[in-house]
Amino acid sequence: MQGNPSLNKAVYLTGFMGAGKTSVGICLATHLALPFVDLDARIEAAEQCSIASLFSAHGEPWFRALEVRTLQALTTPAVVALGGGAFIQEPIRALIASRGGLSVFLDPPFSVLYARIAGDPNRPLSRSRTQLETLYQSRLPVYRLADVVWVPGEAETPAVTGARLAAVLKCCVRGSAD
Ligand SMILES: Nc1ncnc2c1ncn2[C@@H]1O[C@H](COP(=O)(O)OP(=O)(O)O)[C@@H](O)[C@H]1O
Ligand SMILES: O=C(O)C1=C[C@@H](OP(=O)(O)O)[C@@H](O)[C@H](O)C1
Ligand SMILES: [Mg+2]
Repeated sequence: MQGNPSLNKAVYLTGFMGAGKTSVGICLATHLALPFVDLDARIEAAEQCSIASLFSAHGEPWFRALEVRTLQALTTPAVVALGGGAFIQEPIRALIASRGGLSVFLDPPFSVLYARIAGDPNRPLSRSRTQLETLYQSRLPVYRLADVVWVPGEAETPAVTGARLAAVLKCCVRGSAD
């Protein structure tokens, strides 16, 4: 099948912390010829404050409401790397669906996620392995509501994951540009 040069829809990457939403998203956007937006980075720039500091200053419910407002304000089609908890919120899933966006769940195994995020002070929800695995398991059924579930190959770089995912999306997504 001939690949299309681009998609005519926004792509929203979801998945747990460390799944590669940010690093794969940058590469994916290049291949899809779309701008890249990282929702956390957008929030940090607007608030002039780190995500970790926003969590400690205002609490998680405040941050979740800000995620919704920030995504609502983002109207240009793009590859959007969501934060790991954003897609768990029903209003965010509804917003993506109402825009005809394509949600993609990046789904490496928990052991890989944990190795990437363990001890990272920039992720305020980083706690013990047991606590993180409990949170991961509780979110899995919601991540699986995404339109596409993508399991990156073992030992793949973000660039390779982004290129492979882009090729499949360009070929297989209905509504792609000709
Ligand atoms: N194949 C891969 N895919 C995604 N991330 C990878 C991969 N290999 C190594 N990494 C590293 O794992 C981390 C993933 O973090 P990030 O992209 O910030 O994930 P997320 O935004 O989902 O939390 C980065 O440091 C990245 O360089
Ligand atoms: O899983 C979560 O609830 C969070 C994930 C983080 O994003 P990443 O998934 O990009 O680390 C960030 O939005 C915030 O720390 C909360
Ligand atoms: Mg990220």
